[in-house]
Amino acid sequence: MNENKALQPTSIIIFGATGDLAKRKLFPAFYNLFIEGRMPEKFNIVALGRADKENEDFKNYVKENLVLFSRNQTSIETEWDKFSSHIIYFRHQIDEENSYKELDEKLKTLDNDYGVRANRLFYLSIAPNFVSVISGHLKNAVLAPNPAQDRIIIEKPFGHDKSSAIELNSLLSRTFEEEQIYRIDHYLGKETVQNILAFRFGNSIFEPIWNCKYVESVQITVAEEVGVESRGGFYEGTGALKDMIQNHLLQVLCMVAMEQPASLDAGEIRDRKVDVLRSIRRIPLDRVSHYAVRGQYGEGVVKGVKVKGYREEEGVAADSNTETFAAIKFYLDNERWEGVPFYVRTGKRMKEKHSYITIQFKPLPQSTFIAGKHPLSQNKLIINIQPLMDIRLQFMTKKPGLTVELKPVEMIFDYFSCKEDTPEAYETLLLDALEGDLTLFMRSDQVEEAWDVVKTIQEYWENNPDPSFPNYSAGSSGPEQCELLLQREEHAWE
Ligand SMILES: NC(=O)C1=CN([C@@H]2O[C@H](COP(=O)(O)OP(=O)(O)OC[C@H]3O[C@@H](n4cnc5c(N)ncnc54)[C@H](OP(=O)(O)O)[C@@H]3O)[C@@H](O)[C@H]2O)C=CC1
Ligand SMILES: O=C1O[C@H](COP(=O)(O)O)[C@@H](O)[C@H](O)[C@H]1O
Repeated sequence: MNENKALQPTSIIIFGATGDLAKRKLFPAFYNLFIEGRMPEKFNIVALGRADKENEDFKNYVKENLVLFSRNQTSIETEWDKFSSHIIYFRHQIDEENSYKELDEKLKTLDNDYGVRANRLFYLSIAPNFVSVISGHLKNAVLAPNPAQDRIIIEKPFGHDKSSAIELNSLLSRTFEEEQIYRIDHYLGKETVQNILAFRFGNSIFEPIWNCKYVESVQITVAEEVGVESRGGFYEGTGALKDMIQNHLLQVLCMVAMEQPASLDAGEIRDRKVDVLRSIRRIPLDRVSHYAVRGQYGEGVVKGVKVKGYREEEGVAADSNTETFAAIKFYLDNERWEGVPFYVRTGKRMKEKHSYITIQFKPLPQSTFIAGKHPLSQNKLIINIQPLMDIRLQFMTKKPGLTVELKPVEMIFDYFSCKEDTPEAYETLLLDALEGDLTLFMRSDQVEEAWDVVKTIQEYWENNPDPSFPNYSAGSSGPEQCELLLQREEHAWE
C-alpha cells in the first residue's frame, strides 16, 4: 500500500532484538528497505536486549543472520557498513524502571543528532506477556507522548481469547491512541493477499459474480510442511486455531468476502473487514464437532525425510491435546454470501507447503452439454498465495479435433516473472508503519471480533481432549475426518 514518501527521521526501538523474529524477519526487512532507498534518510535501530554485549558483536550477529535470511544477498558486502552504522545495541531490562529512563536519555541524544524530535517506532518482538509491562513503563517514562509521531507495533498472538484481547486493548489505550497501535498480521503484508482487493475491485468482470448467486463454496488452505521446530513450548499453549485461524485465515477470509470499500482509507477498509467478522455465524458449543475438525500429527515422512510426531517434539507434553491441524466450515449471514460455505483449514507437517484460495462457481442451471456424456467441471478461480504465486481461472473448452468433447483448461496470471522484486511481507508492513499507514494492521475491534468467531471452538476443544490424537501422519493431507466436513455438502477439498 506504500508509495515512496519522504520519511521523517525515526528511531526504531526493538524490544527482543536478540530473538528469533528479529533475526529472521525484522533485520532482513529493514536491511532490504534500506538498500532499496525506502528507509528514512535519518534513522537508527535501537536494539534492546538483556545481555551485556558489545555493539560490534551484536552487529556481527545481525550480519550473519542477514546472510542466512535476507532475500537480497548480492549487496551485503558493499552495503553492510552503511546499514550497520544505523544499528545501536542497548542493554535493557524490560521490568526495570531505570532502564526506561536510560532509554529516554538515549533517544533524546539521538534527537539531538538528527536535529529534530524524531518519530519513534517501538517494535515489541517479545512474548505477549511482556506487552502490558512495557506499555506501562513507556507511559511512566513518557517515551511515546506524541500521537502524531510515536507508534507501537505489537506481534501476534494478540491475547489468547476474547476477554484477554479486550483487557490488552484497554491496557494499551492507557498509553497509546488507537491510531498509534499497529497490530501486525504478516499475512496481510503478502503480495498475493493484498492483490485480492485489486483483483476484486479493480476489475469489472469478477465483482458481479462474486456472490451467492454464482459462487458455490470458498476454500482457504494454509498448509505448512514444517512442524513446530524450536517453538514447541510456545505452540503447546497455542495450537492451530489460535496460531493461524483466529488471525491469518480469518483475515484472508475477510479480504475474499468483504464489501467494496468506498475508498482505500484505512478506517474504511477496516470497517468492511469488521462487517465480515460480525456476519460470520457463531457456531453453537454443542455443534462444534459438526463444523470443525482438529488434528495432531504423528510421526511420518515429509519429502522423503522421516520426522517425529508432535508429541515427541521438544517442549511438548507426551499426552498433549494441542491441535496442529484445524479445519472449519463457516457461514456468513449477509445478503452476498447467504448459504455459501467458507471452508478454512491449516496444518503443520502437511505433505507440502501450499497456501491458496479456491472460489468454486456454481454449475449452469441448464447446459447444452449433457452431464455424463460431456463431463463438465465447474468453473474455479484459484488464488495461489505461496509458494506458488498466481491466479488461475479454470474453464471448459472444446477438445481440438473432430470431437465435441470438452476439457478443463486454465488461464494463469503468474507472479514469478517479477518475483525477484516481490518484497517480503515484513518489508511491506514495516514500511507502512514507518509511513503511518494503518490499512494492513488490525484495529482493536477486528481482533476482538476474530476471537469471538472462534470462541466456542476454542472452549470445546480445550474442555474435550481428542482421544484420537495423533490422528494424521506427518507428510499426509491431515486427518480423515476433514474430508467428511465437505462430503456432507457434496463438496471436496481442492
Ligand atoms: N519467531 C517467529 O517466527 C514469530 C514470532 N512471532 C511473535 O514475535 C514475538 C517474538 O518472538 P520470538 O522472536 O520468536 O521470541 P524469542 O523467544 O526468540 O525471544 C524474543 C526475545 O525475548 C527476550 N526475552 C525472553 N525472555 C525474557 C525475559 N524474561 N525478560 C526480558 N526479555 C526476555 C529475549 O531477549 P534477551 O536478549 O533480552 O534475552 C529475546 O530476544 C512473540 O510475540 C511471537 O509470538 C510472531 C510470528 C512469528
Ligand atoms: O504466524 C505464524 O505464521 C507461520 C507461517 O507463516 P508463513 O508466512 O510461513 O506462511 C507459522 O509457521 C507460525 O506457526 C505462526 O505463528
